[in-house]
Amino acid sequence: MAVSGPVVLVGCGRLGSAILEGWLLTGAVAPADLIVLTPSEKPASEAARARGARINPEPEALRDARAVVIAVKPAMWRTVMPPLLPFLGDQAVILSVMAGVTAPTLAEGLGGWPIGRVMPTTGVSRGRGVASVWAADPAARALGRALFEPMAETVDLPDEGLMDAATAVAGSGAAYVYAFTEALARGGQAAGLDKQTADVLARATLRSAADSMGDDALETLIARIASPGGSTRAGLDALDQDGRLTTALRETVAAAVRRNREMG
Ligand SMILES: NC(=O)C1=CN([C@@H]2O[C@H](COP(=O)(O)OP(=O)(O)OC[C@H]3O[C@@H](n4cnc5c(N)ncnc54)[C@H](OP(=O)(O)O)[C@@H]3O)[C@@H](O)[C@H]2O)C=CC1
Ligand SMILES: O=C(O)[C@@H]1CCC=N1
Repeated sequence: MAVSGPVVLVGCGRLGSAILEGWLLTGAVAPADLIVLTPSEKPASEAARARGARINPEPEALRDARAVVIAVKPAMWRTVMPPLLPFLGDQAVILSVMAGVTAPTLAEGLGGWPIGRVMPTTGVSRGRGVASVWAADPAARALGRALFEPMAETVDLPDEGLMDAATAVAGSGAAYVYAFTEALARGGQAAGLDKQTADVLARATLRSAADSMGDDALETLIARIASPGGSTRAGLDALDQDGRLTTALRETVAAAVRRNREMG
């Protein structure tokens, strides 16, 4: 069921556009309830306008807003949000999808509205994203879930401190998977494949692996492919020789967590 009442999206960049496309695709928000604030028109905002959304209306239109989703860069919210606040009513909930910026920091800059945080992936644009949700206020948490569940596999975080880790794993994770795909292709090239063939094989393999993943244990999935004493086992042993894959990913996530904290 669509969230009732106007929903304001502040920022229509890479993630904001993906969120808007996801809402239009899934009907999580009725187009007539969508208000988008964006300095420049984007394909997603034009598509939303064509379906009945209001793009950059007069600020009085924010008066009945049920939710305000902040999707600007972490360095921008302190200048973007204050001019909007005098127009928000008491019923509004503020949801931030910004990496790193904590709820206490937002509350200090924004005042008394309930605040929630959601960390989505851009896969929401096709209704197949991932989203981590946290809010101290139960109504803000419920609204965060209602807005993102239709287009994302959604997890509730028990405390805000985990948001940086969730961001490092899920918000950033697709980029790591793409980096892995690139490295797999270069491995194929080093073994004799031409670049184009190696790229096609690596990409298609990642797509196929994602499609086949389901909910089985990851060890089970690996065991289905890696016959004892076979070539996959030999490859896996090299991949995690002396725990280097495990170490690399632990350090990858830790570095992203650190950066999220710095940005907040
Ligand atoms: N990209 C991703 O995969 C993810 C991003 N995030 C978070 O999402 C947020 C946005 O990131 P991303 O979409 O990548 O960044 P982008 O730079 O693509 O988008 C930011 C948008 O903010 C807009 N903006 C600037 N000033 C205003 C204003 N006054 N009013 C309304 N909008 C404004 C810009 O508009 P214009 O284009 O017209 O200049 C721009 O499109 C960040 O805080 C990031 O941490 C979280 C998870 C995943
Ligand atoms: O890289 C970033 O800062 C954001 C956070 C998660 C994905 N993109």
